[in-house]
Amino acid sequence: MRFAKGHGTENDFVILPDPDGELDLTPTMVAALCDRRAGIGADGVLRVVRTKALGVDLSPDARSAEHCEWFMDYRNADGSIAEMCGNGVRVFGRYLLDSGRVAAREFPVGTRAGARQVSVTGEGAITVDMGRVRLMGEGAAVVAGRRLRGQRVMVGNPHLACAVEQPIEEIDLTTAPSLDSEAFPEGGNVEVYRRVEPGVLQMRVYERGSGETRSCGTGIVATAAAATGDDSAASWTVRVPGGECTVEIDDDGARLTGPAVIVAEGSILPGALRY
Ligand SMILES: N[C@@H](CCC[C@H](N)C(=O)O)C(=O)O
Repeated sequence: MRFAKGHGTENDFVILPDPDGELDLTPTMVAALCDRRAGIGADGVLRVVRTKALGVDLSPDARSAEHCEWFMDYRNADGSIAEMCGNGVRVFGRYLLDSGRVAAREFPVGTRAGARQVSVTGEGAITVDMGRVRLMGEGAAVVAGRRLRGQRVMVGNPHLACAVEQPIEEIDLTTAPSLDSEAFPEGGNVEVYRRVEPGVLQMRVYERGSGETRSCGTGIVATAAAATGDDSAASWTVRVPGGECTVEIDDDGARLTGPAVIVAEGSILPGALRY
C-alpha cells in the first residue's frame, strides 16, 4: 500500500492515495497507521479518493461536495471519523498539487462538512476557505480537574474555545477534557487560548480522537472566531506549538492560511501493520 506523510504546522497525517475507493479503511487499520511506535505515526489519516467513487453520505452539503473531483476522507488517530480538518485540507491540497492530480492553483476539495476552496497563496502557504463559522453560545469543559468556560464554535466540526488568563503552557492537556454531552452530543475539540498581542492569539488544543496535537486548523479558526465575537470582521495570527497560521474573518466566512508540507512517500509492507 502506497502512502505519503505530510503536516501543516506539525499537525501530521498519513496520506493514502485511493482514487477509485478500493481501500477498506477500518478504524483499527487507521489506528495502526497512526501508531507512533508500531506504525507510521500521525494525528490522522487523509484518504485521497475521487468523490464519484464514494458510496458515503456527503451531507450536510452533499451537492457541493459532489462537484469536487477529490474528496478528503479524514480519520482521527483513534480511527473515528470527523467532518472536517483545517490543517488536513491544506496538506491534502498540497498532495494533490505535488502529485500532479490537480494543476490549477485554486480548486475545491470535498469534505464531510461540504466543499472547501483551496488555493496556493504564497511560498509554501495554502489558504482554505473554511466557510461560515457558527458561534453557538457558552459552554464549559473540565480540563485536568478544573472547570473552564468557553465559546462553543461550529467549524463543520465542534469546538469549545476557552480564553484563559494564565500562560497556556501551564495547562495540563495530558488527559481528555470532559464535555457536557448535551452540548456536545458527538464530543468535541477543546482549545485554550490567550491574547498575547493585538491581533495575535496563542493556542493549544486537545483534539477529539487524537489527543493533544501541535496544531488544529479548525481549532485555530474556532479560536479566532471566539476572540472576534460579534465584530463583523477581524484578522488574526494564531500561534500554536507547531507554528502559526493566519485567519481572516468577514461576512463571507473564515479563511485559514498556513504552511502545508509533504515530507515522505513510501510503501507499507504487506502484513507489517498490527491490526
Ligand atoms: N486537526 C484537525 C481537526 C481534526 C478533527 C478533529 N479531531 C475532530 O474530531 O473534530 C484540524 O486541523 O482541523
